[in-house]
Amino acid sequence: MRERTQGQLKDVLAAGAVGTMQNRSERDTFAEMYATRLARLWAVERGLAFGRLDHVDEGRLYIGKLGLSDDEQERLLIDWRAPIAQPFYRATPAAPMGVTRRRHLQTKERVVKAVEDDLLDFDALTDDDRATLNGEAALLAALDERRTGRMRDIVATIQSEQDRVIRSDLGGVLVVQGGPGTGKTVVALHRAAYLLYTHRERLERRGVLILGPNLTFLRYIEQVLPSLGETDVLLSTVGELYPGLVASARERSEVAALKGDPRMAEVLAKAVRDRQRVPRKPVELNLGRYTLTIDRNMLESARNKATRSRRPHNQARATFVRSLLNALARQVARTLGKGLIDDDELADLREELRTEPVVRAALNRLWPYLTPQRLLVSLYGSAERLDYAASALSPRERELLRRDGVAEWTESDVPLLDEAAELLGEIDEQVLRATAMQAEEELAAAREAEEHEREAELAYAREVLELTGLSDVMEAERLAERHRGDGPYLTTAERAAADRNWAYGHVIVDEAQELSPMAWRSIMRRIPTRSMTIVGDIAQTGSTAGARSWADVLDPYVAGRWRQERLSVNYRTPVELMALASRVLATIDPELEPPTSVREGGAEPWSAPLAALPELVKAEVGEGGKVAVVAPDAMLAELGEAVLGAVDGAVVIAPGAGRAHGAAALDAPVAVLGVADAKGLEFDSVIVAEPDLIAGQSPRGPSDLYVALTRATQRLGVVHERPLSQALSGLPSRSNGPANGD
Ligand SMILES: Nc1ncnc2c1ncn2[C@@H]1O[C@H](COP(=O)(O)OP(=O)(O)OP(=O)(O)O)[C@@H](O)[C@H]1O
Repeated sequence: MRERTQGQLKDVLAAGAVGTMQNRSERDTFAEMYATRLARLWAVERGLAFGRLDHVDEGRLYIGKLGLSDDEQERLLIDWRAPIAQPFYRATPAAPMGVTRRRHLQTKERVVKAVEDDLLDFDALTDDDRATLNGEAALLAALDERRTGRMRDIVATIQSEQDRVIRSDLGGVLVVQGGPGTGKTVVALHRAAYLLYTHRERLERRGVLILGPNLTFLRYIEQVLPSLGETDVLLSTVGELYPGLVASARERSEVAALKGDPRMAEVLAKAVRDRQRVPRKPVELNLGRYTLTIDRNMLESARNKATRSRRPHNQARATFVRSLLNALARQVARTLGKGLIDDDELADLREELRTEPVVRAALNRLWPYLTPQRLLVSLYGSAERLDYAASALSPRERELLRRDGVAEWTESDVPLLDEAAELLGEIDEQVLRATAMQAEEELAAAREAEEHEREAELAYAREVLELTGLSDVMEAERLAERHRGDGPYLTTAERAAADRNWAYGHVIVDEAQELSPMAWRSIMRRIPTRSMTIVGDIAQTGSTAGARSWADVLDPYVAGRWRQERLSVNYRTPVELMALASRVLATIDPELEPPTSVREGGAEPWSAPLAALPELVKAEVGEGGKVAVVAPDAMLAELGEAVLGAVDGAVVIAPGAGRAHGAAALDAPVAVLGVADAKGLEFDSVIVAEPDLIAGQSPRGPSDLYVALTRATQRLGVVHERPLSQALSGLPSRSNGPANGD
């Protein structure tokens, strides 16, 4: 099939770019279709076929990563997402769903390494069948595998409770609540693949967005969907949601919490109104031949008309300008002794005034074009502006927002930029261009005439240039070119990523407990149909602005109209490690129930002095697999250095690291990282440094510690100098060498 598809692709491309527009666009569509098919056929290599169902009615069915038929339309392989494959995941001896036997095939490359059978209907089996049964646990084999630093698909071993989540209906909001290691992330990714298969046309057109907590995490999961043959899904963090920006910097938790507070929506709305405020004194415009006056009445009337248009600030500006220019034109007519003038004359005068630099500068002061970036920079940068816009916040809170200049945008700024973009509206591209050209001329003229106190004009011209100098405009231009068909093909995911107003077909939010109310507002804007999968664990909320309950998060948007599934089995952490983590969970809330681990027989967790860390890391690396040191933020640099000195190839993830850096950390034998970056990841062996400092580093610290303690698949230890809290006391001590003689 690969060869055939490759041939078809070659033929289409060889036809060349000739003919009418329509011919060309057909050719492109075919080329795209063959290229996608080819990519899919290559992507499913690992574990192509992994199951067999002996079905009472359908006979023998092979289940695989995609569906295949031979030339006679004989089914060879059934896509795992097809309804007929469902018993592979759901059938039980109590409800066999027409299946007598389910067989798991474990393969390495193209060799079958093991088969394992689940007997579902003993009576229906022949003697021969009974003799060939073999009951190895494919699941346990998969769970025991060493970690590679990248998440893998679990298509061969999806469990029944997970399958229910994966195949849940497309519509509405589905919340998947589950403790650490219950497969929330991996299930969410399989759900994306399932939904794309089942609702291909709709979702390919609108796209699927998956939001993760940080760039390292996205790197960790990015292989899963391609390995299932699905490539056109957009993976993003909230920090990347605003086109043209990648904000990964973090800030102090109290500032982040405030910026995520829903009261910020009103602060921004007021910050915009502040820029439409009528000055107390009349504005004099010296036009040489005569002087015009903009008085309060004129301004208020123009402003009211603009506000009544109910359009966003930048678009309402046209109404404001027109109304003010009309009033000025009438004033000119009066000044020239003309009395009443007709509409044509009014229009002429208006257009004449519009080109006057003095008038333009005044208009811009009274109702400036604003970009979201500009609005925020000027708000953070001025105590006066904050006093006005943030009057509902306390003086201390206003002080938290104060910042001179913005060196880089943080994750918590992004929802605010998005909110501001909503309030401000787009600036028409043509207007921007025209204004930029004029501004350039004016800047030149103003520079020459600087001595004539034309500061206002100069400032205006600078502002406009700054405004139009934004790369977004270029982006838009490039995008438009591609749409015209003379650029390379743009996938749905790429188009969606570049368009702030894109409405997705489905949105999946992972580690959803971390998001602030302001972040939820941004996300909800992108999914007006509310077709969403929200995945998380309230007990793991580390962010101060994060969720305390799913109802708090969702009721403002879909009160009473969301459904919840729970995942209760922990596939990551062995019983011995989970017992320790559960003691910490009880300190967060004794009511919270830890998930049940499927594996036992792991090493007992241990404790050791902090000073032994470098030696212990070395010993753990010797044991094999991926090792992580999870440290309090304040000690990251210091402990990172100690570990770097001890082990070759160790990597320290600084908070807010970019995607490339995250990848390096995942590939390294040892990663030293803070809890925020360890979210959602897993390692064979984890050493948690100064657990009590982690628990004390923020109001949600105990949840952070719980997260840190549940990252290991095999081995766990803590190193400390400070005394351990009750929950962690009594751990056997380990000085050096392998744990427990393991
Ligand atoms: N059915 C399964 N078959 C094989 N492996 C599985 C299965 N379910 C989960 N796993 C594995 O268990 C581990 C934990 O899964 P995952 O990271 O999705 O959990 P999570 O609920 O998102 O955890 P956390 O809340 O801690 O981030 C992963 O290695 C995943 O591949």
